[in-house]
Amino acid sequence: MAQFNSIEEILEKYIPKEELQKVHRGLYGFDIQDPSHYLKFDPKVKGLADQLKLEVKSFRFPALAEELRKPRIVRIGAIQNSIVEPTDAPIRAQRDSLIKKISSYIAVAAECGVNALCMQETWNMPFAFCTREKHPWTQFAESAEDGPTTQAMRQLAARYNMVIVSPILERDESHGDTVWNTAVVISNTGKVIGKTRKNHIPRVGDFNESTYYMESELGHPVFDTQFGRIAVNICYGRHHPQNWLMYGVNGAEIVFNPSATVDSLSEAFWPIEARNAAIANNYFSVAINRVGTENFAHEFTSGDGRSAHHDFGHFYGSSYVTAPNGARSPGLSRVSDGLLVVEADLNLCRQVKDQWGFRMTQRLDLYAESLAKAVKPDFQPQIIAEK
Ligand SMILES: NC(=O)NCCC(=O)O
Repeated sequence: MAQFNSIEEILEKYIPKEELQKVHRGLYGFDIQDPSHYLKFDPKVKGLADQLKLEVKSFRFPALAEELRKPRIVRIGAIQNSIVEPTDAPIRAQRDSLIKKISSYIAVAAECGVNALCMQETWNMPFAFCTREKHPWTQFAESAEDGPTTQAMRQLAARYNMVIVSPILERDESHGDTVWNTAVVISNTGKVIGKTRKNHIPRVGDFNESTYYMESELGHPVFDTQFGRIAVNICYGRHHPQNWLMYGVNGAEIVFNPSATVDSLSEAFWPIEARNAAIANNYFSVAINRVGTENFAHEFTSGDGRSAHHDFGHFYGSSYVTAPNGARSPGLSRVSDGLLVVEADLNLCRQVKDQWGFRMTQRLDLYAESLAKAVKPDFQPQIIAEK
């Protein structure tokens, strides 16, 4: 199928203006053409973005003014990107070209006033796990604490006073050189606050990631930053509501979902899962997907009868943010690099909790008890048949 830029663009092209407002309200929870939902940036931003061929989109989620709490306004940034060098270029050239490109995007994010930013899953390398080859891809794995990517991101975080969440392939030298799929959370002071790892590893399509790394043993950490309590649900973890739930239980206000997923597999789920998580758990969710098509020198098979091929399919971008009340921003492009900047008042999390009472009515005790029974070897599903 020929690629198209975005669903928003198609809707705008074919739906009459007066009907479009209704469609947008139904789909996004807002009239997304209302100019009050967009941020005004210095004209410098457009110049920089044009130069870099970077799509920059913004959105603003309003919240109520409270009498006893000051607004907690933060600007959340999401970057989606294609690779720079071909996948058979030297590893260092591939990685460093991506660090250079993303550093220039982070400079634009800084101009847009972004306070907390996240990139896509394993942003500094091609998504090579489809190949099942260890060599050369595991060479991209690096220390989460002081590898070259983390060092570069630490400098930028301090320079721009920005929390940066950097999802990478981690090499854990202290534990037998183990490889992990990790997100490093870097404070706006430039210090590494900590790291979190992918909890659920896909075994679907060409996502052969279980060949490379295991499920996280770090639980569901939430990082208390100057710009809100942040958690990271890495890619395939978004299919597991209990994963999203636990970040909420631990107090997250913003949950990033750095991803790499292709149109033939998951595009129908994409607008639903992170959005639903924001609604169910009363936090902001930030879904970020890789963009572009990546080709690999050695062909690989998918175990589905198709002949061997050299690419994974199209990573369809479409990154977006959902507010705790279910309203969502328009998405970034399906085909080009982009930066989404969303202004949010974190007070909205509590306001929606109070309005809907989802946390209060959650019945965690009921599910803790039921699940404790369900994981026992002698468990029998509670099915009642007609007698
Ligand atoms: N990277 C990753 O976990 N992808 C799995 C496919 C999907 O979740 O859509």
